[in-house]
Amino acid sequence: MGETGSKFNHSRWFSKNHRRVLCLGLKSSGKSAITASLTSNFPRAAKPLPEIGCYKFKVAKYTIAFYDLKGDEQSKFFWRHHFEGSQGVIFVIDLSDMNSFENAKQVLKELMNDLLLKDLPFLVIGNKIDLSQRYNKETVMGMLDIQREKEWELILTCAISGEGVIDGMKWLLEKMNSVS
Ligand SMILES: Nc1nc2c(ncn2[C@@H]2O[C@H](COP(=O)(O)OP(=O)(O)OP(=O)(O)O)[C@@H](O)[C@H]2O)c(=O)[nH]1
Ligand SMILES: [Mg+2]
Repeated sequence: MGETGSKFNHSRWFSKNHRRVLCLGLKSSGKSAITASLTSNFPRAAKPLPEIGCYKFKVAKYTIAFYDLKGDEQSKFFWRHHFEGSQGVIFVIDLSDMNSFENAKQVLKELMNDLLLKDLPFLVIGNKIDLSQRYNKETVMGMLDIQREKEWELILTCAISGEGVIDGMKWLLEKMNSVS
């Protein structure tokens, strides 16, 4: 008999040093720029498959399978197909576009409550701080107004210069290690 549904045993397919991370967020928030910053800073662990948004790189002894998914309405519909087996979530918000902020907040809230993601650590990235210098961590925390028992963190980044990106990834890796 094959394994079905949520009983699928991922540990059979992924070694204990593999971590699977979802990178989600609205269109143009900077997910691919963050992915580029990470893949240029960490050694590649396999050839990327950009057509499915999958990149593999190594951080210390861990191989990260990093899913940079598109954020347009049509693509968002398929995010769920990638949820199962993931161990950490990055959610990117464009801080230079306040018109999309409430929508981003709503999408983030839904993801944090999703049955398949609700126990995972979330790294919320407030991106494009080079274009939005009036926001600091405290103000963005207040604007997000997130009540969550499970681990989450906010980090402000500029994906173009790489500021904050590695620190964020290291935080997420540490939290994934403590729950897996
Ligand atoms: N100034 C500035 N521009 C950024 C930053 N991050 C991303 N961008 C730009 O924002 C645009 C969108 O970035 P992407 O990384 O393609 O956005 P995305 O979230 O992958 O978008 P989709 O894949 O379409 O959902 C590009 O022109 C990037 O160069 C940043 O920190 N600062
Ligand atoms: Mg992209």
